[in-house]
Amino acid sequence: MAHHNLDNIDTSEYPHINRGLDGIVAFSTTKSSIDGQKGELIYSGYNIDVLAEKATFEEVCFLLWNDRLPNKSELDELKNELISQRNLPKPVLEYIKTTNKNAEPMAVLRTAVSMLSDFETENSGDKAKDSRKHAIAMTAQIPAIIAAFDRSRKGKKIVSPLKEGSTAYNFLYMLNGEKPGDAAEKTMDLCLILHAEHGMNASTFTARTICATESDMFSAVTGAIGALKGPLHGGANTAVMNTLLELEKEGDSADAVAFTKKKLENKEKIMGFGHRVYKTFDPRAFHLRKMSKKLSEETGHEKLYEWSEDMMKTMKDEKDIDPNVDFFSATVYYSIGIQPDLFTCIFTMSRVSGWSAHYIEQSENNRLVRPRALYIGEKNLEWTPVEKR
Ligand SMILES: CC(=O)SCCNC(=O)CCNC(=O)[C@H](O)C(C)(C)COP(=O)(O)OP(=O)(O)OC[C@H]1O[C@@H](n2cnc3c(N)ncnc32)[C@H](O)[C@@H]1OP(=O)(O)O
Ligand SMILES: O=C([O-])CC(=O)C(=O)O
Repeated sequence: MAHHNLDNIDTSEYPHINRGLDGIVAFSTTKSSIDGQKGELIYSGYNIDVLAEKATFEEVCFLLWNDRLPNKSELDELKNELISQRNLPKPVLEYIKTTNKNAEPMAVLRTAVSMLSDFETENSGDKAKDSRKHAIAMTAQIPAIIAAFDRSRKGKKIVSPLKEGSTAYNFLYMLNGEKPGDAAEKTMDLCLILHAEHGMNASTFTARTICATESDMFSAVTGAIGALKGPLHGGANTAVMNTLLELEKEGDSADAVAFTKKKLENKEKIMGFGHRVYKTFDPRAFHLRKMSKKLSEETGHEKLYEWSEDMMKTMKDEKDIDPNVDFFSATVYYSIGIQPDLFTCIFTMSRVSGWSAHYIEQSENNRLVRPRALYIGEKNLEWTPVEKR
């Protein structure tokens, strides 16, 4: 709903007008809990700090899809299934190779994920079983799409997926054409864990809304990718990096405090700050900040980290607004050599686990999602023939 003056409009028919559905509960879930005052995030019972320290991304996928941790043989089975699903169908690879090299990676990812459904036609008829199969297929193939497009647009040979290794390890291998070290794999894996699930954010809401029409999981994930792409949501990580690179262009005279204040004076939003639910530090940003500091020092990007800290302090002093997950993830990805326009794709690689978990949950207890819009236009106008308008 646009910001209209409602003084002369009869709203009696609409008892629950709420711009942006702020605070509205539309679903129940066992997937995650967010305490926006405390800055607490829990995935299916486990605090994000515990998962960040102890889990792997594959364990988090199992947790979100089953509401419990896997035992050793269940985890091995899931890892093997993910490995077996990594190869892309030929027409999807052909599309990636032949599409416009200047296309936005998120747009290519959205189209390619949509195409994947054409090759998943052998359904068992058992919705739960098929949903699990589709969740695994997308989680395995999204990294392959991202890596293939990035290499193809740079004129490099597309690298076939490995028949071993974690999602994080295989993605870095397919992207860079060489096997990553332990530290790089761990960094990527931790990023995947931290981005996997986050309640009724805009993209997950989109996925559940699509699911609620009894449409398929590929449609739900395709729609969710479209929602995540926007700069007010997942697209903010790319926007954060562009802001830092804008600052870098100022050379030795760069002053992140003055830069931030000027943007605020001009009523510009500072990307990577603010959140609908968190009114304190995003718990995921604690981990990403630590990683950003370490990696920036190791890779000679100290200045980017220092500027990030300056921006953070300025936002706190001027607006009392804290960073969200997208702020420090930008410098983490940049420091491990990932190009800024791929950042939101990396987010997608992880969040597909949460979207598919919510799809499964919604299909188990479904009701169509259908809110109302307040009509603020005119009614019963006289019809004027076209030649008289
Ligand atoms: C993975 C994720 O999706 S995390 C979010 C990623 N998005 C971003 O980082 C983009 C920047 N942030 C924002 O645009 C917002 O904070 C959002 C979209 C995340 C949340 O939006 P809302 O819940 O609607 O908050 P809203 O826009 O009402 O903000 C409240 C106030 O804080 C201000 N504010 C919020 N975020 C920012 C920001 N990043 N920079 C400057 N001011 C901000 C708003 O201007 C508003 O001020 P006002 O009351 O004086 O008008
Ligand atoms: O919860 C939100 O609105 C946005 C967010 O942080 C996420 O999706 O991870």
